[in-house]
Parts: sequence; C-alpha cells; structure tokens
Amino acid sequence: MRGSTLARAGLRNAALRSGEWTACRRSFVSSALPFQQSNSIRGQNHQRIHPQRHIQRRWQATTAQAVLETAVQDPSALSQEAIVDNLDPKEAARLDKVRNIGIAAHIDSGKTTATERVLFYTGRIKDIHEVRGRDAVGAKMDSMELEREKGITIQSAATFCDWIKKQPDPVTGEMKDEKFHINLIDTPGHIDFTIEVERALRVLDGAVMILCAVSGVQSQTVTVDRQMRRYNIPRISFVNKMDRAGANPWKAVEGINQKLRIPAAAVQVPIGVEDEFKGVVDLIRMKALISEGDRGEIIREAEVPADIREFAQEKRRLLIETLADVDEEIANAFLEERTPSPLEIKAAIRRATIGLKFTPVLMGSALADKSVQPMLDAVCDFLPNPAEVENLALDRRRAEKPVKLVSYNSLPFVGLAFKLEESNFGQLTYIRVYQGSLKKGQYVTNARTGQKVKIPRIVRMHSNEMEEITEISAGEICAVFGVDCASGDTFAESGLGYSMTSMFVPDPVISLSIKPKQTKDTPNFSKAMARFQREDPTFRVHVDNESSESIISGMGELHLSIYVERMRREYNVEVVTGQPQVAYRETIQQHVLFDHLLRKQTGGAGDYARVTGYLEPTGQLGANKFEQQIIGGTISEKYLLACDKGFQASCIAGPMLGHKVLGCSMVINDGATHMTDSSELAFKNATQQAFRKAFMAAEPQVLEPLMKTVVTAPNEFQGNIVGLLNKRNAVINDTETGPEDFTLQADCSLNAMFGFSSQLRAASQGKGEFTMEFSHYAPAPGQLQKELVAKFQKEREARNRK
Ligand SMILES: Nc1nc2c(ncn2[C@@H]2O[C@H](COP(=O)(O)OP(=O)(O)OP(=O)(O)O)[C@@H](O)[C@H]2O)c(=O)[nH]1
Repeated sequence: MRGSTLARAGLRNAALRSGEWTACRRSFVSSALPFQQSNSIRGQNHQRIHPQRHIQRRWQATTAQAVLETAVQDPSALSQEAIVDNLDPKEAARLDKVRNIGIAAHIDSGKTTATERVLFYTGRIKDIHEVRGRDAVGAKMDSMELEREKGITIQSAATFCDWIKKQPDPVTGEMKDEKFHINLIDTPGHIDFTIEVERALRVLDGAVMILCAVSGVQSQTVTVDRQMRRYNIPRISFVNKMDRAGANPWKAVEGINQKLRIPAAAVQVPIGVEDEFKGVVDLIRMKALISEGDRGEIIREAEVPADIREFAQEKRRLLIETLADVDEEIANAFLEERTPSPLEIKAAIRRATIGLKFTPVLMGSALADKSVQPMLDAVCDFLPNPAEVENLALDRRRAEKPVKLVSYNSLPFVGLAFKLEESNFGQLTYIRVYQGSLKKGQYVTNARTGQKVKIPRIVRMHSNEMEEITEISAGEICAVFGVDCASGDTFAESGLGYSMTSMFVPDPVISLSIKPKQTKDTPNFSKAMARFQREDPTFRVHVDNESSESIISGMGELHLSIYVERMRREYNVEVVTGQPQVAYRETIQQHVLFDHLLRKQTGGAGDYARVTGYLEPTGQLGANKFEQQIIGGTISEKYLLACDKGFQASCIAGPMLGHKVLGCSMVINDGATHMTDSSELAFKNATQQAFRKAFMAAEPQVLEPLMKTVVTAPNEFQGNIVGLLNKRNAVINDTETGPEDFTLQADCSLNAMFGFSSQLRAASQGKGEFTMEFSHYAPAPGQLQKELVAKFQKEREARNRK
C-alpha cells in the first residue's frame, strides 16, 4: 500500500518535472472529488462572474421575511451557500454542533457494544451492560426481548447524546469545552435485516464503520460499504476488538484500501495489542491517549512511548502521503516539502472525509472500554454537520425540479418519515427533519397522499424510551405519534409541494405459507401481519390466488423466523408454516407472434376483442415492457390501457409456476374492436390469454435467485465445508486463507441452501459462520425446472378437482 502511495508520488514528481503537474493535479482532484472540489471551484470564481455571487448579493439585500417568501415561492433561487452565508449566524452555530450518525458493520463487530460505551461516556446511561452479558440485562440499544436473548440486533434503534469535546479556540488556541449533540442509530449486521441499515443510512449525514481487528473487511462490510456509497455517506472507520488474540489493525486498513477501494489511513497507532492494549497514539497531535479508570472513563494524555515513536512517525508520514493524494492543500505542502501542521492535517481529513475521498481509521476495544472517546472526538471532527450535506427535494409545483433543502429553522418544514413502529401508544413515526422546525400541534401535508395532518406529539427516542418535546429543530431526528403514513413518506409545510426520494427496498427472495394453528387467533394473526408489513417494507404478505393460503415473503430464513417468533411472543399466536419457498421468476427466450381473438356470445351483449402483436425477451432480466404500435386506431386508447393492465397482471403470476415474470416485452400492433361487444374487460382478458399462449410458445424458462455466499471458519474445517458446498453445486469464486481462519466466497442457488446453517454447524463444530445475500437471477437447472412445473400443474389440478 505504501509502495503504491510512493509510486503515485513518483508519478507526481515526473509530471512536475515535465511542467504538467498543475494541470495533472487539477484533473486528478476534480475526478476524485464529488462535491468538495466543486465548492472550491466556486470559491475561485467568486470574485468575478460566478452566478452564486449574484444570488448572494441579492440575498444580502433581502430581509429574513423575504428569504422565507422566496423559499416558498421560488426555492430554486436559493443556493445553499447563500443561505448559509447570509441567513442567521445563530443557526449556523447550532448546526455546527449537530451530528447525525449511524453505526454500521458486519455481524458481531461490536456495534451495540460500542454504542453502549458511547452512551455511558456521554452520561446517557449510568451503567454498562453487555450484549448477552452475565447480568442478563442486555445492552441498551437491543431493547427487544428477542434481541437480548439471541444477542443480535434485529431492529435499528435511535438515541441521542451530548458529547463535550475539548477544542482549541480558533483565535487564542486555548483548549475549551464544546458541546456536540449527536443523534445516533445502531443498525443490525445480519443481511436479513438490511432494510434497517438502508433506511438509517438514507437519513444520516455520516457513519462509523466498525471493523473487527482480527477479521478486517468482511462480507457484510462490503455490503455496508455499498449502502454507504448509495447514499453518499462520509464515514470514519473504527477497528474494534483490539484486545482480541490476533488483532491486527493494519489488515483492516489494507482491506479498506484494497477491497473497498477507499483511500484510508490510520490516524492512530495502538499502544500494546491483545490483552496488553492500553490506548492509542493520536498521529495528528503525536500524543499518547491512555485509557484508564474502572470503565476506561479517563483518557490520560502522555508523551508517545519511546518504543513506538519511530513506528508512529512512519504511520504519520503515511497518513500525510495518503492525504496528499486526495487533498490539494496537503498535496501543495507535500510538494513544498513542508510538513503540514496538526490543524492543517485535521482540516484536510475533514475535507476529504466529507468529500467521500478518504476514511480516517481509528482503533480501540469497546468491550475492554478502551479508546472509544477518541472515536467520538473523530465523529465531531471529521463527519459533517447537517448544513454540510446536500439534501434535495423535488418541487412538484415546478415539474419535479430539484431544490436544495437547508437545515434552518426559519424555512418551511420538510421531513422524511423513514421508519414506522407500533408502540403501546399507537404508531410511532421516525422523522428526519431536513428543513424548518416541527412543532407540536403543527399541521403538515403528506406529499404522497396530499392529506393534511396534525402532529399531536413529538418525542426524542432513546432506544425504547421516549422523551417528550414540544419542538424539534431542522437537521435533527425525532419521532411523532398518531400520524398515519407509510415508510418513506415526505411531510412538508402545506402548500410547499416538496417530496423527497425514498430509500432503496430490496425484493424479497424467500417465502413460506403461514396460518394460525387455531382459527380463534385469526384476528390477532391479521393484526400482527398488518403491523409487521407496515413497519418493514421487505416483509410482504399476500394471499395466493390459487391455494388461498397466506404467504409471507422476506429476505431470508432468519428474517421470516423472527416474525414467526414475534407473532408467538407479542400476539400470542401459534402458527403453522409451510416449507420455505424460493422466489423464482419466469422469462422467455424467443420472439413469438400472436393473433388472439376473444369472442363470446351468450345472449345479450357479448365479449369481443382481438389483439395482434408479438412477445419477446427485453434482453435484460429486468422490468417488463408493454408497448402499443397501433396505426389507424384499430384499438382505441381506452382499450389499449386495458391491454396494458392485462399485461401487467399476467407478469405478476407467470404461466409456468405462478411466479413473477422478468425481462419480457409485449407489443400490440393491430387488432379489432366490435361496435357493441367490445369492452375494457374483454381487451384485458384477451391480452392475458394472448400472453399466456405466446409465453408458453416462446421457450419459457424458470429463473432462480443466486446468492452471494461467504463462509468463514477455522482452517481445519476447510475440506468439510468445500465438500458441503460442492454437494450443493455452488460455484466457489474465491478463497482467502488466513493464519487461523479461511473465508470462501461462492455463488449458490438459494434453493440448494435450505438447511445449510445446521449442516455448517455440524461440519465446523459450531465455529463456522456464513452470510448470504441476493446476487442475481439465473436459469434454474433443467431438471429442477421440469420438477417445479410438474409440481405446480399437479397442485393446480388438485385444486381444480376440489
Ligand atoms: N473481545 C472483544 N469482543 C467484543 C468487543 N466488542 C464487542 N465484542 C463482542 O462481540 C459480540 C458481538 O457484539 P455486538 O455489540 O452485539 O455486535 P453487533 O455488531 O452489534 O452485532 P449485530 O448487530 O448482531 O450484528 C459480543 O459477544 C461482544 O461482547 C471488543 O472490543 N472485544
């Protein structure tokens, strides 16, 4: 890694010698920099012609009232910089001290354990309780009984705390206390609960990515990385479990650079490792920070121990070199052969982190109560405040034109409902306030339904506890009671017409039939189903048309089993479930013409519709497509709409197995209509019939979900586990063998993976772990296709006989 940095530095020198460095650096930085650079380009142009300047001048000439009016009437005239520079210094000062962050990582990395320390050191809780600790209390953020019992996080939990940080005064340089307000969301690690990470990241401004000091970057770290990229979330990295045997933070730093491909460098080095781990050296200030006290509550500052001074110097150089690659100011210092000052380094880390070009790496041990506070300092130092993040809404009054939201209380309110939860007091809706403040009793409009709603109660969440408040400021996170909405709805001041894009919701891959054991439990069963569906967009319920059974679908066996268990515990309903079923898909491989006539004459008005056209694969296993190419009006617009509806209905339940259709295009280019007998229903039915016939003639194919599976286990079990996977026809893509454990990555069909967890347990004496995540759809093996089709037909015939 160091070699590559030096190689880059070498390239720079060569460019400099040939006089190209300035141009080369500019293009390098601008390509690496999503938005920070654009700010500095703006900065360079301010003096002359940049349009922002005109807006700024206009702003300076306006009053606060005019600002508000403009925000409502023509928000596109606002620029974030203009508002930030001109509106209200008090607001800027408030926002400067707010951080909205999430903690996300691979399973069992210590997210909840670290959050427990954060709450303790910030004074939010008086005692520390461990995940699956001996006192059986459990960590604060795992408040659900099931979470405490299983020692895993199932739902994300929100909390808030104040962190008093020592900061140098910008003028005098004297250290003084600064209070930061941190809203924090602890997320689950299991992929089955991935929607919790997804919606948390959608609304947060920054994240702490935790890694295990022994394992480094793991499969779920890669997933979380992808999710952070999806929402442009700046992150700091925290290498936890430095107390564990085999801890090696440099493996994690290398993993972030190589596997996640984010420039990363340690901003600390450890003092001692494993059970000798005592604290860290802060490489920016070159100070040792030793954790002391019963629960590591004291951070004693000392000189860097002599035996690691040279090592620390070397890592500091590496930090500066890595920064020079992503930050122009440090690059300049580097070229001037000048060592940047601690303040310059800190500012560069902040710029590069917020600009998504770099992640600073910190280290500690949450369980051993070591070096968690410096991580909190880093949250304040390097992660953005709400005003530094660009958040857009679409203005529906102006053809969905994007408008920037600004976290100022005095602007009209805009917030996003990102999570719903049923509580004893009714529906609790978590809201991220992006603009304006929200007051108890205020009326706001749901952008999706257009409904005006009153906010009866506002609370701040502290895991499962609530603190009643009367108002929440812009840039913060709260929960409200008694507001009927769906997850992902935008609320805005009435008349504003803004809506925000929602989070990414993955499709379920697994389903099973479910019914209450006793019919008397049906009302509670339905209540539970309705609630779980409302709370979790990846949990779906539908009634199978053919079997009339309720089918639940979700992200994996664990996901569905948790809901079955919750039904028993929270609703007292014992259920019977069927075998888990794979969410297969159906597609076609051929171009097929159709000409279908539906004609029925049974006395009175009959049915008449004729549709002609073709069915063909779209070429990608994605969305289906309906197109009409009618010339001469042989089918009217109204009937063509009905044809479209018929096509969409056909795609929901394919002709082969009754599963969804993928990658299919239908074109209707001719047809015929009858003066009296044609109707929308006739055209809808004719299209469905034509679709069915053409589909079966177009070389139909069953697709099955392939899962990206990662197995980690001690090396001695490698042979057993490879054997297990081979039996399941898995394609092993990569194996990495470490000193103790190996990690194997494979593509497996979901169908072949049922029951894998118990077999893995048996094959590895309970020491193996695996994660499975949907990768893509691929054709199912021919034999399996035949079996599935035969089974489906048999079941259908049996039902028809009844
Ligand atoms: N040795 C050691 N163990 C730790 C450390 N931090 C957490 N653990 C242990 O790791 C296990 C998982 O910790 P959690 O805090 O539940 O991890 P998590 O990332 O929140 O777990 P999920 O949300 O279920 O993915 C627990 O047994 C912790 O006691 C640490 O710093 N050192």
